[in-house]
Amino acid sequence: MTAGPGAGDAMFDNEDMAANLAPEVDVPTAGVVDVAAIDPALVDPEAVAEAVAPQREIETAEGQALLKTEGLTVRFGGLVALDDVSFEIRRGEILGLIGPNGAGKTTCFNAITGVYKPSAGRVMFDGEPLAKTKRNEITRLGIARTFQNIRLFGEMTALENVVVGTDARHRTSVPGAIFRTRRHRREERDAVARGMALLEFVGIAPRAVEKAKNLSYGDQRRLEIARALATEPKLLCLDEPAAGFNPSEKSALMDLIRKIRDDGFTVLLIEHDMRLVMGVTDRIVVLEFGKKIADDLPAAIRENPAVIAAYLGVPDDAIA
Ligand SMILES: Nc1ncnc2c1ncn2[C@@H]1O[C@H](COP(=O)(O)OP(=O)(O)OP(=O)(O)O)[C@@H](O)[C@H]1O
Repeated sequence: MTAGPGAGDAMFDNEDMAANLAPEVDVPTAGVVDVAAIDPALVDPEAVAEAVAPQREIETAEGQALLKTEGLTVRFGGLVALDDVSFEIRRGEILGLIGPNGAGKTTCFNAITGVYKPSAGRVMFDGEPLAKTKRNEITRLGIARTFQNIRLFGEMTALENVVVGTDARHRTSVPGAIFRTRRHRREERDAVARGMALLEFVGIAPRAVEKAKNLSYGDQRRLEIARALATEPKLLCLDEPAAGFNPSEKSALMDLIRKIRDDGFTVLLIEHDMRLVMGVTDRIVVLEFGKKIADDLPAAIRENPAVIAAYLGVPDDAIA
């Protein structure tokens, strides 16, 4: 565990950080796309924001609960990984979910995104219980996530990776796709235009035609976020998005997460880097040994003795 004093240093070191680093690639690039030549509208941030979140006026009813966990419990055999955890994620906020290693953050994330079925309790999303909802249905309901370990289609271009995400929203039938009906062609055109807007939104549009595997590690993380946003989620869940980032990449990521929230999305963020969590979240839920030990504004979490104690080994002034 390191507690470096430099700006942007992780206070709580992520042990997986090094393992997550993609090797530097040394391959010929596909070149840089002139974004303005593809679509002049993409140079206007407002037009990009409109394309990325067309429903934002409708979806954003700030402050109301979008997702609620009620007594959420997940057991693995005799181990209670998540123990009677209740909290809510309010529309339009960035909620941080933190806790020491093994606290149950990923388990909570997985229960919310349909990977695990709760042993007890439930998850309410947009007023409906998620209990019997399959994973692909969860995407359709409006929950998207990124993973601790990047999962992209490496041989596909950045744009193709994002268009795959928009496919989740397509309504064309299989025969429509086979016979390339007018509706299908229009949907394809729209998906490409929206894909470019999403790449521009996360800051990697000039790399649109590059294979995902040839993008830098930071750009791959941005691409993952763009792909998740392509499903038009009401809730975007980010699982350690800053793992392996240097301080300037972290600061750029904080700007991007705020931009995502400001564009009308609700964000759940699991992140080990306390400086990032404190700097970007609106509210924080803290887990320890599967139980919720705090649920408060970042400034109050910073001072909370139970939270400080949970992170034993980190002096109080390191949290401040
Ligand atoms: N599939 C599983 N089978 C058995 N035990 C599991 C499983 N997944 C997690 N656990 C255990 O549940 C507890 C909570 O783990 P979890 O990964 O949710 O914690 P975390 O807060 O995300 O930790 P980290 O910060 O290290 O990623 C740990 O004791 C872990 O070993």
